[in-house]
Amino acid sequence: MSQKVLLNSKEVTIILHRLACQLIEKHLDFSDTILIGIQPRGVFLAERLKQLLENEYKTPEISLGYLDITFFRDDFRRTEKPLEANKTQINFIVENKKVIFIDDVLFTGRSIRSALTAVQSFGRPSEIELLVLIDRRFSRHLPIQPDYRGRQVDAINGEKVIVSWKENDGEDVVHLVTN
Ligand SMILES: O=P(O)(O)OC[C@H]1O[C@H](OP(=O)(O)OP(=O)(O)O)[C@H](O)[C@@H]1O
Ligand SMILES: O=c1cc[nH]c(=O)[nH]1
Repeated sequence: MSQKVLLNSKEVTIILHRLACQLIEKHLDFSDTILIGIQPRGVFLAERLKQLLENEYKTPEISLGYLDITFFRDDFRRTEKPLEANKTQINFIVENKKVIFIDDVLFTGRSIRSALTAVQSFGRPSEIELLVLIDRRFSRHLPIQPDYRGRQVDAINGEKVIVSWKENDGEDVVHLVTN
């Protein structure tokens, strides 16, 4: 196995600031907007962006929820080992709100397809956008694209992009791992 650094900590920080500014450009004071981190790894990115927006860019407090998609995946019945769900926590009204899904990597698009189904239980948002740190190009199985992306990456089958976060993994870094 070999691994190459795609983004180091400084680059991740710069990208997070850019994404925060792009969100402000569109959503201004976030009064009608809520962030939803896709469990498990989208939550780290969503929490970072919320902190950055509120602490550095002085937005009002932004609503943030977590959405688990485990049992909404189209392949969940194919898995042999028992599945473990993560927490879904959406403590506010989604009806007529602008929702921004946040995830670390966009690959086939199947996770986001599942999230689109899962969020329906919480109401009908006025719109849903997608923000990802890494957009793997030429890999989609579904017509799903990000509205905000940190970095577009070309990776081939057999390679995997791994996003690590300081609070969970000790360092902010994005690797391309080859088996
Ligand atoms: O566009 P897709 O093909 O759905 O891939 C994107 C998903 O892949 C990763 O999760 P993964 O499926 O590896 O699950 P995990 O984070 O629970 O390990 C990542 O965190 C995204 O949610
Ligand atoms: O490269 C990939 C593909 C899917 N999910 C990831 O986290 N990385």
